Amino acid sequence: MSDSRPTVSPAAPPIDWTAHAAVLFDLDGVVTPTAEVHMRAWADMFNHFLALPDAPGGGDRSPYEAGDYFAHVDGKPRYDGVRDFLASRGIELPEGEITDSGDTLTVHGLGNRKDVAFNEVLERDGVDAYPGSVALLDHLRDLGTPLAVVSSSRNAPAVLAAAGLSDRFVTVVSGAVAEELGLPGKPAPDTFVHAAEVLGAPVERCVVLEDAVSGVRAGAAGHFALVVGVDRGVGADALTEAGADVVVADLAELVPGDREEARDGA
Ligand SMILES: O=P(O)(O)OC[C@H]1O[C@@H](O)[C@H](O)[C@@H](O)[C@@H]1O
Repeated sequence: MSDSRPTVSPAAPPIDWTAHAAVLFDLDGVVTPTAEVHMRAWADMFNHFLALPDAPGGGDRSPYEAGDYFAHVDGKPRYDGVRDFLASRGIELPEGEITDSGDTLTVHGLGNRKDVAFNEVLERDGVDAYPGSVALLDHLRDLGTPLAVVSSSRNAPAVLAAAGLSDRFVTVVSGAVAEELGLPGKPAPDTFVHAAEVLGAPVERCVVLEDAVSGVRAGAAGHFALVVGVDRGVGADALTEAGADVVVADLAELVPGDREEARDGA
């Protein structure tokens, strides 16, 4: 994907990473550009469903838009995203079974249809991490800071492997891990708190990096040292209102060397 150096804003606030015990990364939209793949897969699936003649459930069947993703789906576990979007339209569908096929008009069936679409793109296109995120991962590796991925996605391990970054993280708290442990998903803070425990770091010494309103809310609710909002389209105001202490457009803004080089080049 990218060729060039990451975008750097010398105006971004400096973070003294040595002052923090651990860093907890959301994945889609923070480390990898896969939030866009999720977004497109959700839009295709919901618009297919909303346009079906005689579909059950009633409610408002007008087309699904990007605003619906950010407001109801972004950052949440798969079936919570389906439920919350349907509820926003007043559409009622049965839960169904986790094994429902994508042609079954249930909460699980719709979620599974979207998952098939997501994995088709993942297999076809692969994943290249954001260069600015890799730069920050490199910096933190040099410092020896323990890192975790905390993602609502059940596909998190596959996305990390596709990006060649599995070995950078001590632990990956994915949607599947959260379910196994009975942890509520974002915006609840529990998955982030669990990751901090695994890393042996008190929450007040951990940094959370998130691009979704639901994820920033989770970080704010967990009383972490710092919640960094990464604005990939949600908007800086929405991230700040959700509880972000600082908002950046790219993680390169948080890498000391890149900040200096950006200033030198200015
Ligand atoms: O369906 P999956 O892969 O388990 O992902 C669940 C959610 O994971 C989050 O990381 C994404 O921001 C959401 O867009 C996605 O819906």
